Amino acid sequence: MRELKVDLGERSYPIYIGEGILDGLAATLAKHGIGVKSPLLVVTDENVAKHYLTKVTELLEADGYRVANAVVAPGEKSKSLSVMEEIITVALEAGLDRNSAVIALGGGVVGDLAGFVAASYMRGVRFVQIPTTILAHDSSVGGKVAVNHRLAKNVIGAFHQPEFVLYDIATLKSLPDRVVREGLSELVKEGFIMDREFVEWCDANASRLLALDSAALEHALYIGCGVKAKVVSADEKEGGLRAVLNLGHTIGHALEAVAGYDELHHGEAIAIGMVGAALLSAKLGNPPSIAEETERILRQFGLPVRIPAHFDTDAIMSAMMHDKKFKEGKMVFIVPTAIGQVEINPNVPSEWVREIVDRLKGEA
Ligand SMILES: O=C(O)C(=O)C[C@@H](O)[C@H](O)[C@H](O)COP(=O)(O)O
Ligand SMILES: [Zn+2]
Repeated sequence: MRELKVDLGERSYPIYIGEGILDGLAATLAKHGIGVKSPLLVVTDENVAKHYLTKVTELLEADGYRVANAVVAPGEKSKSLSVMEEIITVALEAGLDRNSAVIALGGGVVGDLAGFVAASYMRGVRFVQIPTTILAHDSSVGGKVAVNHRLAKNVIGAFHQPEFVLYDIATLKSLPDRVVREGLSELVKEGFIMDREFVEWCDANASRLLALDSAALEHALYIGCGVKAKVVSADEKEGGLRAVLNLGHTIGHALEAVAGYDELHHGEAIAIGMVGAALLSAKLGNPPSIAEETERILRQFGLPVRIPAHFDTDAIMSAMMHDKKFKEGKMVFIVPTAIGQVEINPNVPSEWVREIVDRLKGEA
């Protein structure tokens, strides 16, 4: 098992990464001071529940924990205030108190939703992240928890850090191909932001990653979570540096909102957004090879790199204005300046962005 640390003083927490480590969940909870006296709530989705809910419940009950569960529909649409309210009803009926903990067992949707339930329930209870997708390496670390609004993504939320993140590589082995690919999009994103060597490693090991080779996954998640931990430790609440993690998200979030959180998965929207950011970089005078290289690598992982032609440009532009990255009437973009290096550009003219969106819709 490998271990990383998110360094936030008294609120620091570990990320455990390894194969088969879910078996030690009860012991890990106890080690982190989460005892058996107050009930736990496991939040998961229907897909993950089929594979792991019984196992997790039995593991915990065997050690004396009382466990309630809330199983939501898979997909981004579950990140809503109405689903959140239903989960809070389950928590109240199960008698969760201020010493209880919420366990997020699933991908990014479950982590964000369960985390926001934990941040809000009785003004905040502890929670634990058990990511079961590759994409969730990103959402499970850093404490950004939220639900969506019809008009914009993640706009109802909080910063609420987990007690620990337990990443069992074994849970990734049954992931559908599309979910694997979208996860690799955010994983290589960590490299595009600040680790050229990792981008090169991902490029050279793409087939091992797509085949879910354990050693390759463990290495990649260790490096990816390491980038995340480093950035969050330096800037927990996104006062500055943390914004770099939003590479590809300015266009990506708008695409998800326009698609009604349905047609494009998060990692797919981010892949298209990263190509958009790289095209913008070329317009700002950086070498066009950055965009070519970004696109080549993302295509290698079977990711979309163009906006579906039926997406309306006006709708995409208007969704961008509702995003958190639209500040004081200006668009903030994370722009690559080389592979493995980005800068925060707080002043991108919206006409340029429109031009890039049209270009992304135009070419095959
Ligand atoms: O953790 C962060 O910070 C990120 O930006 C990571 C993103 O990949 C993630 O999708 C995040 O939820 C987006 O943050 P938001 O503040 O733009 O909603
Ligand atoms: Zn993301």
